[in-house]
Order: sequence, then structure tokens, then C-alpha cells
Amino acid sequence: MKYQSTRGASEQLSFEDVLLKGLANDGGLFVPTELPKFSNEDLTRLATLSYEALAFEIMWPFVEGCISAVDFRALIDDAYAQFNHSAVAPLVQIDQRTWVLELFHGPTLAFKDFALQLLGRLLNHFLSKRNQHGVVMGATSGDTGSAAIEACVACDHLDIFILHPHQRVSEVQRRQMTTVLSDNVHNIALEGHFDNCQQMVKTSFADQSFLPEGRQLIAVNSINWARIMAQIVYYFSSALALGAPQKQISFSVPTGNFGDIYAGYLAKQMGLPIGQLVVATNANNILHRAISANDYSKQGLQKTYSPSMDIMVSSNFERLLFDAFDQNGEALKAEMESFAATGELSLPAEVYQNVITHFSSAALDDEDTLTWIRDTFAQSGYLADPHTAIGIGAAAACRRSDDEVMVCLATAHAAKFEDAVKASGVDQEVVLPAHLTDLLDREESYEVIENNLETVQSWIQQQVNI
Ligand SMILES: Cc1ncc(COP(=O)(O)O)c(C=O)c1O
Ligand SMILES: N[C@@H](CCOP(=O)(O)O)C(=O)O
Repeated sequence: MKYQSTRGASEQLSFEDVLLKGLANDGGLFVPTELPKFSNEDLTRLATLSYEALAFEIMWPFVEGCISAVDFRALIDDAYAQFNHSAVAPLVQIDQRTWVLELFHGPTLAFKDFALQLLGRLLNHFLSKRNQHGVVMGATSGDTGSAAIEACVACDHLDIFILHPHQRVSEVQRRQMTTVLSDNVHNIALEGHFDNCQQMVKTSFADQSFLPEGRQLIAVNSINWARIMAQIVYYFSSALALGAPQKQISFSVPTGNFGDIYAGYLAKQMGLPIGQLVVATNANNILHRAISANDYSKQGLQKTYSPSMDIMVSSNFERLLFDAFDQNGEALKAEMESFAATGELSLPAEVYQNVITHFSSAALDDEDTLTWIRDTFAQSGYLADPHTAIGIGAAAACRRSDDEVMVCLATAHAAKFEDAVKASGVDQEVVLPAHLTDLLDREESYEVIENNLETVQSWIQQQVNI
């Protein structure tokens, strides 16, 4: 399998190179040059497999040629052994036609563990083979950071730097990152919002001269293709469990950076019979405006009860647009550069049509979010975290028929967002799992740094272990 940039550069890279590189030289994102396809016969066979065996079958075509099948299967088994549910990604039914897909049974209680537990192991595998040391630089609005730290802390070949927006993540989210006291883990609380963090990471990838000689940046955000790849698997596992390929399944996905739902779109392209893919946003609704009104324009960032989705610009939308532009990287490059300059984008009619063929959308504000936490609990006894509640609310808004089977992705555990649960009025104690019960008593370490690229880069330069 080879990978190409969304912005038309002619170079084609292997999985290993793409994993270690993150962003393409022309500023584009890597996508596979072709997708594996699964027939209905294949899908019927896959339906009998364990999560780990299925993960191997779905991902193998993307990595083949870079790692042996035995090694890859061992990394998968080890990654998902860290999850504390035997089904890894269990389904819970909340009404006659609606299921919640629980993606928070990994070590840091959010869906990010699915990809990052594997990505950490893949990095360790390839860096050990090359005897190379890497510098992870990532941005988080709350969940990627802890999942990446958890996945990389034990890797001798890595230093990891995570930028989170100061005072804009929940206390549990912050502490999950800042209480990991290890020489190779460095937390930066940036005096800005998530998009400032994300932009700083992307700018740093484009010019890495601030790093000590011989060091290279590695991405843990969903700009890294390996993140997307691992997230494709649970669309297959859940749809197959609910009757695919004989039945068509729709998904509602709490969305920020568009990585998770883009993985669902790929699953559909690979042969999984998916109905609609519902983009569920909070008040930071650029994607809802893009899908419902062809208005992909930047607006100010609002602080909400669903902080992990407090995002102004969605990195992975570019990957979808690459397909919507019929893989014309040159045309997309021009649009992306114009968007970067003006903060506005309205797609040509046929491109917009390509987008809305697969997606519908809804935006829920804070009041709606609390209402859906409360109503879901009242009607089904299910306690949804605020992100998941937005997905459940959007599913209801976009449902096309009474018998449409809808899977709502539960992207985080409610205990990460106690404030929202309390504010919703649900009278239910939210309890952290056993391995985190003393989290609020643990010592923290992080550096508050002004929103200035040079200051951040010079701090990183001083901290990198050489
Ligand atoms: C809990 C939670 N839900 C939803 C999202 C949005 O996912 P994506 O950025 O892949 O769209 C995130 C962050 O990425 C998250 O942490
Ligand atoms: N919601 C994310 C933001 C970063 O998104 P990513 O999927 O690109 O890593 C978070 O919780 O950090």
C-alpha cells in the first residue's frame, strides 16, 4: 500500500514513512492511493471474528509490506488487552432502534485509546528497528493528550510534548495528562484555545529547525494516518454485530476534527453498508454549517460543556474534500490555501453534492447537550457524557425513518465531565474506574506558556532528551 498527499505532491510513501512523518511536505494529509474492498461474502466471514482478529483483517492491507503479519497481530493483541471490557467496543441498546457504541473502555476513557494504544506500539516497533529517537508533538482539546501520553510514556525512543489550551479542558482531562511524571513526558498549558495549539503543531511540522540535530517530529493527532486506520475497525465490528451486511446501519458521531467520522466514511467506501453518517457538533459548528449550508467558514471559538469538540477548523475535512474533488490535489491545494488566507470556503456545486451524499448533520448547544444527558438518562437509564449526548441528540434530529438502525458513538466516559453531568440535573454519582480513583490527589507537572510559537519551540528545544 502506498500513500499520497491530499495536495497533489507526486511522492508516494510507505505506511512506515507516513506513520513517522505525520504531514506531507506540501502541507497536505496522507491518504492511501487505493482502499481495500470487502464483499458481502467477506463481511459475513468477518462477522464471526473477535475484535482483535477483525482489526487485523481490516488493517492488514494498509500496513502490508512494512511489518510481518505475526508482529502486527501481536501489537494489536497487546493494544486491545489494555481495554477493560471483553468486547473491547461493546454496544448498549437505548431504545428500539438506537444503540450506543461504547468506545471508552481503554486506559484513558475516550475513543482515542483505540488508535493511540496501537500507534504507540507501532512507533516503538519502527523506531526500535531504526534505532532512532523521535519527538512527539501533539495538540489536545482534552482527550488525545492523555491517550497519547499513556501510549508513549514507556517508549524509550520518544519524548512527548502535548499542548492543551490552559483552563479549557476538564480537571480530570488535565490531570490525566499532567500527573504522568516521567522524564520523557512534557505538558504545555498554552494561553490560547485549541486551534492555537493545533496551528502551532502544524507550523512546527512544516519547519523543524528548532529541534536538536537528528531529531524529527512525530504526530499523534489524527493528521497521522495510523489514527484514522485504527478507528475504521469499530464501524465494522458494530455494524456486523447488528446484522450487516444484510442490514444497513447509520452512525451518529460527535465530531470536532472530523477524524472519527472520516473513518466511518472510509468503512463505507470499503464495502460496509452504512446509511447516513451524522456529523454531530456542539456550538462550534463549522462542520454543521458546511454540510447543511455549504458554508465552511471560521467563527470565534466558544467554550462549551463538550470541551473536546471545541474546535474551529477540522483537520480531516481536507481528507474528505480530496475525494469530493475527485482526488484532484492541485484544485484542493488552491482551495485550502484560499481558506487559510480568508477563513472562508464555499464548495463548487458538484463537490458539495459529493459531500452531502454521505453526510447529514446537526448542531447542539450547551442547553441541548444538558437536555439530552437528562432525557437519555430518564428514558433509558443510560448516562451519556456530554459529547455522546450530542451524538444521541443529533441522531434523533437526523433520523430518516422509524426503522433506521442508528449507532451513536460514545466517545468518552461520563466521569471525565462531572460538571456537565451535575449541571444536567441527573442525580447519579459519576465514578472514575479503579485505576484512576486517586487521580485528584496525584502530583501534577505542567508549564503554562504564552501563545507564542518561538517561546513554545524554545521550551521544547530545552526539554528534549539528547
Ligand atoms: C470525547 C470526544 N468526542 C468527540 C471528539 C471529536 O472527534 P474528532 O475530532 O475525531 O471529530 C473528540 C476529540 O477528538 C473527543 O475527545
Ligand atoms: N478532540 C481532540 C482534539 C484533537 O483531535 P485529534 O483527533 O486530531 O487528535 C482531543 O480531545 O484532544
